[in-house]
Amino acid sequence: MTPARIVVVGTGYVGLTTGACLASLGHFVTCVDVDRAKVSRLAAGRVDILEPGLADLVHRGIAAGRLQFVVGARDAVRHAQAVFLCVPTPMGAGGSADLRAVEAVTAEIGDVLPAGCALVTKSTVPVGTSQRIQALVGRTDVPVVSNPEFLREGTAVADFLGPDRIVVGSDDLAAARWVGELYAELDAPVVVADAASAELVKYAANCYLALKLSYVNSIAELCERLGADISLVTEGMGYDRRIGRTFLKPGPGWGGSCLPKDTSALVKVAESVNYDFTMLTSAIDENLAQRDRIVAKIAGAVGGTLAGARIGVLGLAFKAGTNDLRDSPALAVSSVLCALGAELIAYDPAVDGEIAGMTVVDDAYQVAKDADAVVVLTEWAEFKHLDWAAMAELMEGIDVVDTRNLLDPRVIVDAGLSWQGVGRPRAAARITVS
Ligand SMILES: NC(=O)c1ccc[n+]([C@@H]2O[C@H](COP(=O)([O-])OP(=O)(O)OC[C@H]3O[C@@H](n4cnc5c(N)ncnc54)[C@H](O)[C@@H]3O)[C@@H](O)[C@H]2O)c1
Ligand SMILES: O=c1ccn([C@@H]2O[C@H](COP(=O)(O)OP(=O)(O)O[C@H]3O[C@H](CO)[C@@H](O)[C@H](O)[C@H]3O)[C@@H](O)[C@H]2O)c(=O)[nH]1
Repeated sequence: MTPARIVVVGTGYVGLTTGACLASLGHFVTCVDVDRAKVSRLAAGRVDILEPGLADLVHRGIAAGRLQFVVGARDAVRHAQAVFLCVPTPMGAGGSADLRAVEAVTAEIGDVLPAGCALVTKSTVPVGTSQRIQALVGRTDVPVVSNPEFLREGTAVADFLGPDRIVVGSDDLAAARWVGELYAELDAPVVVADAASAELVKYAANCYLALKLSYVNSIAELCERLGADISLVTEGMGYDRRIGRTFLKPGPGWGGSCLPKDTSALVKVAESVNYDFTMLTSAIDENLAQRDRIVAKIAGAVGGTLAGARIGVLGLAFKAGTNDLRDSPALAVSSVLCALGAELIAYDPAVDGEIAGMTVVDDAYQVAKDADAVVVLTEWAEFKHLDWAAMAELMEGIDVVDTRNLLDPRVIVDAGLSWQGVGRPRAAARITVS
C-alpha cells in the first residue's frame, strides 16, 4: 500500500511501539505526547522503556525521515490520513475505564482533522466509545475506527510486527478496511467488524486470559491440598490443542497495566446492561485470594510471624522482561509483607530507584544477606542461574519461596535450602547430622 501520513497520540508502550513499527512498514509517522521531556528524549533517540528492538526501530525511523516526535496534537494532525489514539485508559473511580485522556485528545483535535482522516482508537476502550468519540468530533467526514492492540509488554515489537490477528471495526466498514490495509506488509488475518464487536474483542480476549490464569491458580491450590503437581497437571492439560500450552503457569496472581483494569472495566460494562458477570468477578476475587495465599506461604516460611522477619525479594516487575511496575503482583505481595512488619530487601534486574517499604539493592546476593527467607516474585531467568550455595551461605534462614515455580528444587536442596513453589510438592532441606 502507498505509505500513509499517520499521527500517533501518546508515546507509551503502545504508542511508541505503534509509531516505530508503522514507520518501519514505510509510513510517515508523527508521534505526539503531552510530556515535553519525554518527547525531547525520544526525538534524540532515547527510549526509556525496556522493549527489545524498540530503540533500534526508533533510531532507524528517525534516520529515514519517517518518524518524528512533537508536542501538540492540534498542529500535528492537520495533514494526517489517520490518527491513532494510544493514550492511557486507566481504572477510574468505581472500576470503569477512565476515558478522560481519549476525550481530551478528541476534543483537542476534532475540528482540525482533515476531511476523510480516520480517527483510530488503539487504546483499550469500552463498547460504545467509538460512538461517543464520533459524537464528540461532531463530524460525519471523520470516520472513527476501533483497532485494539494485543501486544504484550516485553515483546511489544515482535507482537506488533507478528500479530496473531489484526482487528479493525467501525460503523464505516470502508474506513475499517483502509485502516486494516495500513498493516498490509504483515502476515496476519484481518478481522473486519462493526465498532462494538471490535471494542469487545479486546476485553473478551484479556478477560479470557485472566480467567485462564485464575483457573490455573485455583487448580494449583487444589494440587497443594491433594498432593498433586501443577507442573505435571498443566503439561497434561496443555497438549490438548483446545486448551493450549500457554498461560498455564501459576504465580503470585496476575497483574500488569492491563489485565486488572480491563477485567474491572468489563464487569462495569456488563453491569451497565444489567448483566451480573459473576464468572469474571470470581476470577478477580480468586486473584486477590491467590495473593493472600502467597503471603500466608511466606509467613509460614518464617515461622508464622512476619513482624521483624527479614525477607529477601527477588523480582519486582509484574512479569519478567519488563521494567513496568504498574499493578505488579510482586509489589502487591511486598506491600502486605511490609504492612505486617517484615523488613524487605529487594532486587530486580530491570528496576532501580526507591520504592516505599523496602530497600532496593543492585545485586541478588545482597538480598540473601541475613534473610530469614528468600522469595521469588518475578520469573527472571537470571534467578535460576544464581549460585544458590553462595545464597545459602549468606542467608540466616533456609527457606526459599518460589512463587513462579522458576527454580529447580534439586538445586535449592543441594544448596542446603528448602524450596516451596506454588501447586508443587515441597522440597525440604536435607538435615545433615555431624
Ligand atoms: N501496555 C500494554 O501492554 C498495552 C497493550 C495493549 C493495549 N494497551 C492500551 O493502550 C493504551 C495506552 O497504554 P500504554 O501502556 O501505552 O500507556 P502509557 O502510560 O505507557 O503511555 C501513555 C502515553 O500517553 C501520554 N498522554 C497522556 N495523555 C495525553 C494527551 N492528552 N495527549 C497526548 N499524550 C498523552 C502519556 O504522557 C504517555 O506517554 C491503554 O488504553 C492500554 O489499555 C496497553
Ligand atoms: O502463564 C502465565 C502467564 C502470565 N501470567 C501473569 O499474567 C500477567 C499478565 O501477563 P501478560 O499477559 O504477559 O502481560 P501484558 O503485557 O500485560 O499483556 C496482556 O495485556 C495487554 C494489554 O491489554 C494485552 O495486549 C496482551 O495481549 C495481554 O497478554 C502477569 O502478571 C504475568 O506474570 C502468569 O501468572 N502466568
